Amino acid sequence: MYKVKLMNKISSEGLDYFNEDYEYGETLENEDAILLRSASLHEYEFTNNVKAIARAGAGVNNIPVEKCSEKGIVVFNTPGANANAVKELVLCALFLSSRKIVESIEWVNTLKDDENIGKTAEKGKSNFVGPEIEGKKLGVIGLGAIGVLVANAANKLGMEVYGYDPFMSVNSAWALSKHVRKAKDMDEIFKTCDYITVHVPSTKDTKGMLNKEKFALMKDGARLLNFARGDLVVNEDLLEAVETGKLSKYITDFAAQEFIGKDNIIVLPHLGASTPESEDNCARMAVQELKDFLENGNIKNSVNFPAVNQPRESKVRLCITNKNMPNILARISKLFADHNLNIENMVNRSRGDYAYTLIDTNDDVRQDIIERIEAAEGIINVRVIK
Ligand SMILES: NC(=O)C1=CN([C@@H]2O[C@H](COP(=O)(O)OP(=O)(O)OC[C@H]3O[C@@H](n4cnc5c(N)ncnc54)[C@H](O)[C@@H]3O)[C@@H](O)[C@H]2O)C=CC1
Ligand SMILES: O=C(O)C(=O)COP(=O)(O)O
Repeated sequence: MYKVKLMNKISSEGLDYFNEDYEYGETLENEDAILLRSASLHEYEFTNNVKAIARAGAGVNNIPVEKCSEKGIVVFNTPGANANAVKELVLCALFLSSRKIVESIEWVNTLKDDENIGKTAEKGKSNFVGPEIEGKKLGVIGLGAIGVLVANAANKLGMEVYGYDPFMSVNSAWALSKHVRKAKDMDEIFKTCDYITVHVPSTKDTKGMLNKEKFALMKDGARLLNFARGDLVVNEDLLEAVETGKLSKYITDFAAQEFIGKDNIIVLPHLGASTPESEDNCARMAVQELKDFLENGNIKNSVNFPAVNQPRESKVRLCITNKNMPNILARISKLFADHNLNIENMVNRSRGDYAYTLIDTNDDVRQDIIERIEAAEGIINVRVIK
């Protein structure tokens, strides 16, 4: 029986994949795996029984990934599963940033007792004029699952789109419209574009990347959308840029006290992925990743361990997380040979400082041999699946 601890509400479309071999819930203890959305695990005490974490979503900045790697905990996310939901909200935000839609709605609501509301509305509408997006320049920083969809859709809406992503994947490159222009660096986006939208993860390199110096490069009255993470922006600098009119609008999916009630700042409550379609997609993908890992040791869409998939053809499978260092495989193979155990299949892949090994055998591997493998230098943990 596998125990899966839920730390957020997860769509039943995914949870339904858990069969009678699984128990899941928010209160269970000594879990084998954790399934969550945005709940923070930074203060969480992981027991030695935790083998995997699945983030039903994209961003993993709520998870102490390095600490998990050190403990041999495989962290998964669900690439692209909520990208369309975010794209649609970003398109909405493009219009909200351009036309004074929110402000005008708020104003009309103040006319509740106005007997000549029709006339007053007509008279007041000139206060809410805003430009069309067609023909304007949009800069997309980060061309991953979301950025590509946003860039392509904005292009179809008649915008002149510039993209910047020095680490773009081959899949993203294939998916990106040929009409999207390649900015030579991020500053070109800041200097050139009327609208800027960021779609990068929050990492030590991207935190605070939208700051005073960058705002100074922007066109007067530029519009900035942030549906990626709040900490990409230095809030104090942002407030100054909005107050001076450098930015004519900031729309963000990440609430901060200092933004509340400020003119020309629109804050949404992290709604990007909150559609039934996206919640279902993420849950299905996350649960399938967890199940294949727990039941077969296969890894797909991990952010800290390599992708490994080996069909199950033997009685016993050893799943080994280890440091990426020389001689580990040789030592494991020798232990097998010394005990007359035959390896049927073996796969080893590395990723940065860590590696993952699957060893299949039809022989019974005694507990003392497992313990000797576990004790070897560089081995983090060993799991036996029968
Ligand atoms: N508002 C919401 O509800 C949601 C927010 N997000 C946020 O959006 C981010 C992006 O999501 P996806 O597009 O699905 O992820 P993704 O991993 O497909 O794309 C991220 C892209 O950013 C690029 N990148 C990384 N560092 C960069 C840098 N310094 N400069 C330029 N590009 C850089 C990567 O090369 C990659 O192509 C997530 O990490 C998450 O923080 C994601 C989903 C929902
Ligand atoms: O997938 C992401 O990175 C998100 O930000 C979505 O977060 P959520 O699952 O809606 O709490």
